[in-house]
Amino acid sequence: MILELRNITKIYEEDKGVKNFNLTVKKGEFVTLLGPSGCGKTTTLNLIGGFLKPDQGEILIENQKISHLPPEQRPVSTVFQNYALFPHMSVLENVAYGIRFFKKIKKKKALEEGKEFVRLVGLEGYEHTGIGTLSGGQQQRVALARSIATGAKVLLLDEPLSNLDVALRTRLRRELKELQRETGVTMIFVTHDQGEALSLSDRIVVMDHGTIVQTGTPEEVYYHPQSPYVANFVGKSNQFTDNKGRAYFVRPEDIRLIKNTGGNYRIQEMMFLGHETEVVLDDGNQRVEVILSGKDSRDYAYGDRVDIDEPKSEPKGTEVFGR
Ligand SMILES: Nc1ncnc2c1ncn2[C@@H]1O[C@H](COP(=O)(O)OP(=O)(O)OP(=O)(O)O)[C@@H](O)[C@H]1O
Repeated sequence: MILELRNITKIYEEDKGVKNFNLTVKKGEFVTLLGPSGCGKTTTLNLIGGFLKPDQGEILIENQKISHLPPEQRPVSTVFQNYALFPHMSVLENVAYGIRFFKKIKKKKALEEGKEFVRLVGLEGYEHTGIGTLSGGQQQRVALARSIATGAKVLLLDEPLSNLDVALRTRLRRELKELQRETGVTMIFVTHDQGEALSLSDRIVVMDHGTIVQTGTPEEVYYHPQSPYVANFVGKSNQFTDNKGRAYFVRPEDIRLIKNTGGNYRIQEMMFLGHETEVVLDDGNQRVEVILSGKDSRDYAYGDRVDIDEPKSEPKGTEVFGR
């Protein structure tokens, strides 16, 4: 186990903060803390990074307690949202700076050691390039190289993609995943974006009001949410009631439409997105969200009357999904 958080609590005023947080992270794992604004993601990262002290609990790295250590003595490194690179320095100088700062060695030696990390992130040949001329993806690589070069065993990433436009964000997301696979470095990533969490993570920790509400692989969290909160925060879902009065949830993409001029539902909205179409139905009592493939959606139009076919698997407990 590379990182362990044992029953960590940090409460600010008005009972806000993080409560009884337990998490173990394996070496090389990509773990995402996912939740809405204010649920305690940044607080958790700051506790691991040493910028905050827990009221109670222990943080361990490779079985060593680190809660008493200041940030610079912890084998973790934070990658900031804007990467915090030095614009007047070259790629290699930026990476070497991290090494010098943490290992307290001479500049020449740090520059020599830095080359290996520049290579590691696939920027060989860019050693002497200025930061300003690099693409967003390359800058992300430099920031990660600088963090890894410090000898950090765990990288902490606080919404590093959140200030970017959609296209760049998607590209950098892919790059980050690739880089993590190549380097095998352990990452704790914070986001409120479920798409980011689902696509990047080995494991997702879903948070609400300072507590963990579910931990699992992206597939587990998506297909087996353990509460309506998770069902609605990670992806969308429709709530139905079975004939025994129990609630169950079905994902919009698991519902099929059946054309029927006397059908119970009317199509109230259709939003064509190319590869898929988001459809909203209404039967006078309830809105139901459905996702059709772009192809299937050609058979339907705004105002059509339809019935729905949703998976009627046997409900277990109170919440059940169609798969
Ligand atoms: N220094 C502080 N003093 C008092 N309350 C704080 C402090 N820092 C955070 N909080 C509160 O603690 C809760 C958790 O904050 P935190 O920043 O960890 O959440 P978050 O999930 O990272 O949110 P965001 O995505 O908006 O950054 C919030 O309700 C916040 O208002």
